[in-house]
Amino acid sequence: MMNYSSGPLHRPEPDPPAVRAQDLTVVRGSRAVLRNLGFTVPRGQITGLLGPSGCGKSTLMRSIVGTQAKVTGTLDVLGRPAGHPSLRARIGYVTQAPSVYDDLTVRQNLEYFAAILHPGRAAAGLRRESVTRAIADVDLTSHADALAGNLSGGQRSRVSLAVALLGTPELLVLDEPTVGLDPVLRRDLWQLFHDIAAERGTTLLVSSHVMDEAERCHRLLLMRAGELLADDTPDALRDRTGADTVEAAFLHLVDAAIAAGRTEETTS
Ligand SMILES: Nc1ncnc2c1ncn2[C@@H]1O[C@H](COP(=O)(O)OP(=O)(O)OP(=O)(O)O)[C@@H](O)[C@H]1O
Repeated sequence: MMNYSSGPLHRPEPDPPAVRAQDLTVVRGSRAVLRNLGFTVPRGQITGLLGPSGCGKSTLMRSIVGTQAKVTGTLDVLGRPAGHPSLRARIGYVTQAPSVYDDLTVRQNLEYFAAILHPGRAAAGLRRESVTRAIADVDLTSHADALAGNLSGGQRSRVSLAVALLGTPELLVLDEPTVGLDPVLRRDLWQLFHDIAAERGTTLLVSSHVMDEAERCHRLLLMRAGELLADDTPDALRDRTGADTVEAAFLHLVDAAIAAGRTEETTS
């Protein structure tokens, strides 16, 4: 008997990219703070979103997780329009300010959010397991019973990250997760990001304004003043610009953009 569910005409559709943006524009106040961005974020990799303070990184992240108003153009996330209710459980988002309850311990914070994700008595075992795993993931097991309010800034950001890891999201959006961390913690956190991508196939979109962190990403989106300067791998960026570091490549691209702007101005 023929099996009509397999064969060359019935190949499964490839997964859509984690993020696909086309002509993406965002207005805040009376100003377009993101202008006509077009890019894709592949799945299962770490994409770094880099650029100077105020260039629009947080606005782009907020658009992707569906919390930003006045977004126009196309913005698809995991194959759905950004902000679609079905995406809520599939995305983890960590904002710049740690969102934890200071009067609860680390474990209680995690238990609180786990109860929202996996409610009901039947899920008690799953909740316990996911809380313990998330605390271990961010290396806070020895602080599990400390009040969040008594932790350092870096430790509190790691509690926020643990909350985002609770639901094993397909896409993890992290807004400047390493700000204020010492070099050892920064290195450990980047190792954790790589483990999460490699072992779970999670896509990570990580913003930073520290250019040396760019070297740790599989791909980069380089931004400046609301525009995308490059969407490439660190190696390709260095090759293309003849620079030794991503930072030098970024500066080269900024100079080229300024020169192109001047040319347009003088020829128009
Ligand atoms: N509520 C607002 N109304 C008008 N403009 C705003 C508003 N919030 C932010 N902006 C502007 O939007 C631009 C992008 O801000 P955004 O926070 O996305 O930048 P960022 O790259 O994440 O910066 P940082 O690294 O400092 O967090 C900035 O120029 C900022 O001044």
